[in-house]
Amino acid sequence: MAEASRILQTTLISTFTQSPYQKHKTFAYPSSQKLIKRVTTRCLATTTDEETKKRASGGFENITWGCEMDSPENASGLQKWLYSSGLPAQKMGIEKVEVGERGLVALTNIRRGEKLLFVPPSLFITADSEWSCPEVGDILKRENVPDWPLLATYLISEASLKDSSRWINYISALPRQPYSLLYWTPSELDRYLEASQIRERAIERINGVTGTYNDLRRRIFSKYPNLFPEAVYNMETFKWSFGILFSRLVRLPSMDGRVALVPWADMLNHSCEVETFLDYDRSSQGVVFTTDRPYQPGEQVFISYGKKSNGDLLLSYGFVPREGTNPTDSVELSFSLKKSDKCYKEKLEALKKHGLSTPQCFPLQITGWPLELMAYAYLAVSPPSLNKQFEEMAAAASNKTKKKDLRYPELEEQALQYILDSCESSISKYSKFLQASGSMDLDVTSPKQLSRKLFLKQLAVDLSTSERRILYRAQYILRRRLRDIRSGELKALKLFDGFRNFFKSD
Ligand SMILES: C[S@@+](CC[C@H](N)C(=O)[O-])C[C@H]1O[C@@H](n2cnc3c(N)ncnc32)[C@H](O)[C@@H]1O
Repeated sequence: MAEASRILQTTLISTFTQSPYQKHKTFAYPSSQKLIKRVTTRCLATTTDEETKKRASGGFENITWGCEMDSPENASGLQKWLYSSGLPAQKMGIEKVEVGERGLVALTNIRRGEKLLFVPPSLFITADSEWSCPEVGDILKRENVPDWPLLATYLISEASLKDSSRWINYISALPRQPYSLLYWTPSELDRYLEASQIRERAIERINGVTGTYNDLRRRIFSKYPNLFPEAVYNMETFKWSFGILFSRLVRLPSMDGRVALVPWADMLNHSCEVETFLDYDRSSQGVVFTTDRPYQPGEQVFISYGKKSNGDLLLSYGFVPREGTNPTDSVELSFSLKKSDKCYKEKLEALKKHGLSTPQCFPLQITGWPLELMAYAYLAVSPPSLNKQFEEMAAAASNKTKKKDLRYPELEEQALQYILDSCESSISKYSKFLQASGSMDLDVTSPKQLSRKLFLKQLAVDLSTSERRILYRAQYILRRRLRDIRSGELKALKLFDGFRNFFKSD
């Protein structure tokens, strides 16, 4: 969980733009159609009459897997199955909890520094897991489908096989609708996240998932319709499986960064106040974490999903931590070059050369802003006479150079004012949204819709409040620095005038 979004950036997003299958454009069709017939009968043997009917009518949007997060039966079924499948005795049990609906709770006293879990590799789902329908897995592997789309397809394949899959108990205990932003409609994103850059990130991610699904469908699923019926492999089911991956996949540093779904371990909820991560432990040969505090029986045990901002947590996991509790919170702020800038073209070229653009986002934290942002601001406010420095400024604004701490005292005031302007314009967007949210018409037609909209609105209000808080802090620091610079200039001016008058009176 700790690194899910980064992994997606590196292994999945790239596949949307430069197709992952380019190297293997020509499909190795099975030599005989008979093979497809044989495997189809076997792989879809467990499909129910109801599903067959649904498929025939094209009504596949109703297929759902998993359960409501507050359903205790599925969780206890999972626990029983895990114990019978090699999970050693645990000091924690799955229970309903205040934070995260279901979570792992201490059953006995747990000491600080104790290793817990010990989930053996036979219970992980990885890109190498055995497929209950091996023919489906073989096709995906032959086409070199990367880990994320492969795992998303694996989950769907196993879920569709129901009792014939060894993962039935795990899948039945997964949330029916993971709480990630993948499930927000475009109008919900526009309405509730209008002030935050997370809206753009969510749109990018949704487009990424849609692109991956379309790519798989075009290159693989449409060529083997019997193995990949659209009733099972469709946009809705991919949204579900990617939602599960975003909120539960773990990167295991001690297994060369391999990604895995780790049943049981993925019942642990996140706390910004703990600093302990899941990893593979060679000595015990299982996934563990080491507690960084003691727990008493009945207390919920937490891990960290990584040093993420509230926006990142909302994006992948669908929750926002309580205000002020996330020390690694940050807000993305967008900066642009002025189109009216005489050197617009030259500056843009310098930025492009270093992989940057206009607008460009930088993260602000409660403790300050990155040196790269200051370099970008210097570039944005530089006069034409400094054109020889554009290159150096753009390089420092990217994170590709060691020399980041540029000093241009003559530009400092303008650069700080430039950052302050962007900060204040963003604050006013947040304030407008937060003010309007009190009287927002939710436009609903049923109680279920109402509770969903209220839930989303609350998440958006929490996110906007925490992001605006960081911006207020930045605004305060910027205003103070500008005041100091200006009062320093004023003092120097007064001193100069004093000298002038002194010499005059002579
Ligand atoms: C890896 S799962 C953890 C187990 C999950 N609670 C369950 O019942 O399946 C991650 C999901 O748990 C929930 N979650 C985790 N930490 C949370 C927190 N601090 N506050 C609210 N929800 C949390 C979110 O729904 C998130 O998508």
